[in-house]
Order: sequence, then structure tokens, then C-alpha cells
Amino acid sequence: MSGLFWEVPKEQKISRFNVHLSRLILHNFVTTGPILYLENRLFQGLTKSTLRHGRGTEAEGIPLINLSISNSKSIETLVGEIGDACKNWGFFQVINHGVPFETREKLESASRKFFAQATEEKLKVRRDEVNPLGYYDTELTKNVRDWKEVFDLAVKNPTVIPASPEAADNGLRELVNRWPEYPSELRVAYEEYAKEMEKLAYKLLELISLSLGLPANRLSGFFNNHTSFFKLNHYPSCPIPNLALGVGPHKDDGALTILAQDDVGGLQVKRKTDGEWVQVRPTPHAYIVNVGDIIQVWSNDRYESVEHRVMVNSEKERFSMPFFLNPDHNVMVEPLEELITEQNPAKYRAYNWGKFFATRKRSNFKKLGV
Ligand SMILES: O=C(O)CCC(=O)C(=O)O
Ligand SMILES: [Fe+2]
Repeated sequence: MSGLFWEVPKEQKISRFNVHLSRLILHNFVTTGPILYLENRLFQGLTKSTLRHGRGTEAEGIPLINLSISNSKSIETLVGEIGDACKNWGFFQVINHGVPFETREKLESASRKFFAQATEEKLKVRRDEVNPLGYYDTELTKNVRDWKEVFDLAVKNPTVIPASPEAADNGLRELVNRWPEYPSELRVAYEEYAKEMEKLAYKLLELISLSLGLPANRLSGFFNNHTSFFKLNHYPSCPIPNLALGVGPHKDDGALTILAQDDVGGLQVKRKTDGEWVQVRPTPHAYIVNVGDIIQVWSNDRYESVEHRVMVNSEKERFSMPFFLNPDHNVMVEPLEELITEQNPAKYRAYNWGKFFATRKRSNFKKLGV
């Protein structure tokens, strides 16, 4: 922790006055713990990294892949593009994905209506210890509070997960979605959209399997009773964007994430070649896809789950909707045997997805010392 400010360029040092002012402003927005929020940002070094890297480089973006096959584009070409993107970036955008625009638009509009309500209305569908699904504005990424509010949903209703993280406990529990009274169209809009996300996720899984030299359906058996999740995210505009992150740097722990973002921008990906934060520029109607920790393990590190974060904007609020594709709770996640050789031994030992999920700890898979 000490020496935090040594590496911050002089002109960007934060004055005591600014910090004081920021605390006051934050106090008006955040319902609890504003001081803790800022102090965490300052002392965990995230602020340092935000300042040093500024708003991220615009130069080269993640690959944009057209999913439609035609006379001029074969399935082999498409599979090659997916494989390259997974290997070099862990992130890509897709167009011609088959998700009807109206289905997405209906949910985006319902999401805006939901978040525009007074806090007390949203708190009526607040998540609690019994049911983790619902509304909250207190998400932590690596113990630092994110500048956003969220409505969490399960994809399968109900979704079955272990009752506790304890290995000896075989009990299961069902997670059930909560629905707000307003807007009344949210439920139908979500259920239609979730079906489209499942279809797209399976299509992407097949392409990824093929790109690893495996049969198209090699991974589908892990998802019969999948534990996929969905978030409606709202990032309010932030008066002091340099002191806050919408989501701190993290990796996604599921198999695959499919994200819809609006036209504001703010998502940044850590480029594998040089560790630079790169903007994911909003592309109308496109989806952003990233490989999660599970595909990293299945592929035995051929594909890596890549760090990303969300910057906040001083003027504009931002909305996004990630779909997290997760396997069945009883799946043991381990490198696929076809991808293990004497020269390339397993880099991970098996872990139970459901138990991992129940502990809700990120990036916690067990790397062997090889
Ligand atoms: O809102 C975004 O752009 C990304 C959010 C994200 O990375 C996450 O929820 O895991
Ligand atoms: Fe993420």
C-alpha cells in the first residue's frame, strides 16, 4: 500500500481538497459507505491504475466477427476467426448473430424504466440472504464497491445450485426470479431475450469446440440444467469519474459471457500482448463475447479468460446486459482429456462448479504448480 502515489504522474495527483469534495458528492449518491468506497479506491491502487492508464487506448479494438456463413465465407473461415479471437484476445464482438433487434430493444427499454424509478420502489425487489436474485446497488469487485446498480436474474427458473459451499453437504436449493410490479412488461421481455441468449450461447459454444479441434457438440452435455445468470446493469453518470470504476478489474468465472452494451461505452479489456487497457467501442446491434475461467480450464490455457473493467462517465449514464453462460451445478470442471498430452499436461485440477458458484468467489480455480 505504501508509496501509492509515487507512480502517479505529478499533474494527476489528487489534492486533499478534491478528495474532500468528491466525498461530499459521493455522499449524495451512494446510500451507504461513501467514504469507505473512496478510501478503498485510493488505497487499493485502482485509482493509481485508472490515472496512469487514463481512459484506455483507442488504437486497436477487439475483433469484430460476422457470424453468418455465405458463399464467400465458409464455416472453416468462421471457426478460424473465432479461434484466433479466443487465443489472441479472449474477447470479440459478433454481428449477424440472429438475435432479433426488437427482442433486445424491448428489454433495454424495460430496464431503463425499472432503474428510473425511485430507490424505494426498486428496493421492493431487493435481493437478500435467502434469495440472491433481485435488485442491489452495493456490488463489490475484489472488495471495492462498484459505481452501479444491478438487477440479477436466473436464466432457468428455477435454477438449482448447492445449498452450501461445504463439500459434505449434498443439499440443493432453487433460485427463483423476483419480478417488480413496474414495468409490467419486464418479465416477458426478459424471458424472450433469455431464450435468444441461450440459442446464441450454444452456437458460440459449438464454434469454440470446433476451433479447439473437437466435435461441435463436445461441450453441450455440460449445460443440460445450466446455472446461467443475467444482469441488468445501470451505471449512473459519476461527477468524479477518475475516482470510481463502474466495475473494477476482474475476469468472468463462468464459461462464456455475452454482453449487450448501449452506445455510451466504458468497457475496457486488458490487451494480452502488452497489458494495455483497450476500449470496446460500441457497435450498434453487436454483442461482445468473452471467454470465462471455465473455458480457460477446459482448453487447458489455450484460451484465457481476460481481465476487463468498466469506466464511468461524468455526463452520461450507461446501461448494459451481460448473459453469463454457466454449466450444471454438478459439473466437475477440468481440462478436456483430448487437449492433454505428455508435452502439455493438465494445468488445473478438477473443481465442482456448483460448490465454486455457491462460494461466489471469483478467479478461485486451483492452478497446479506446473
Ligand atoms: O457492463 C459491462 O460492460 C461489463 C460488466 C461486466 O464485466 C460484468 O458484469 O462481469
Ligand atoms: Fe465481467
